[in-house]
Amino acid sequence: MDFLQTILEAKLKEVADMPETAVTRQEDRPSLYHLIRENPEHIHLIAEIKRASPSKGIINQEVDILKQARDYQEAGVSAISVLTSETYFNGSFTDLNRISQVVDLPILCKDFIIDEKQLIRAYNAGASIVLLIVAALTVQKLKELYDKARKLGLEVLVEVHNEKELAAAEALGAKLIGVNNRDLKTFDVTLETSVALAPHQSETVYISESGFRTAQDVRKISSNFQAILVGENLMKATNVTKKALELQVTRND
Ligand SMILES: O=C(O)c1ccccc1NCC(=O)[C@H](O)[C@H](O)COP(=O)(O)O
Repeated sequence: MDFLQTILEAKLKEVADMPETAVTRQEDRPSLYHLIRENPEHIHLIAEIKRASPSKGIINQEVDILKQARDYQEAGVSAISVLTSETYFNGSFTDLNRISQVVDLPILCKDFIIDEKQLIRAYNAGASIVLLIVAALTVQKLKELYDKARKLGLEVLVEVHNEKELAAAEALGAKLIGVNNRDLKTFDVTLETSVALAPHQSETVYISESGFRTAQDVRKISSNFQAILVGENLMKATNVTKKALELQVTRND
């Protein structure tokens, strides 16, 4: 069984045990879509809180997540991504909630979402964006969860890995589309995935995810993408602020 199937089975059990929750949160966060559209002069950075991963094991288990989130905000990142999956990533909704109390930025709940209960949990914990992975959902389920998330007032980052999934995300009318450079089966990461897809719809914000280490990497995708999502490299950086500043490449650099 491949990784996606394994984690989706785990999520099915997790969701079955998750109590139904009412929507309790009211507060608003800025829109990532508008923030990026209104500031086209540089590549935007979505900086991730990532203690561990299936491909790398422990990345930074000792991290002070609140300091890391504040450092990201001070470095001018456009959003913070929080992995909430305990399995493989050592994340949690508690992490998300604690971070939401110390930063004003848009916050992405990065999880394997298959059910509305997870959307409400993410929203109540303080997320303003949720991730929906095309490869993890049927077309019908993707649309159902997309519509429910939008009704809650959440932005949705629709994640794709290839042309077919990109077409599905665009057909859905997704405003934020992420191209993940990591193959979910092999865990191989190549920026060529983003380069080859070269997405170009004018009203859409395209975000290239995974595998960025240097400003030079960012320049490889900067003609078709408005933002990048970075985890490991920021979590391992000796100077987080410096690394975050380096990755926010100006378009004319
Ligand atoms: O990071 C993994 O090993 C991983 C494996 C399987 C599914 C998802 C995975 N990561 C989630 C992400 O999408 C990344 O955390 C995110 O794009 C940042 O990637 P990176 O900068 O390479 O840490």
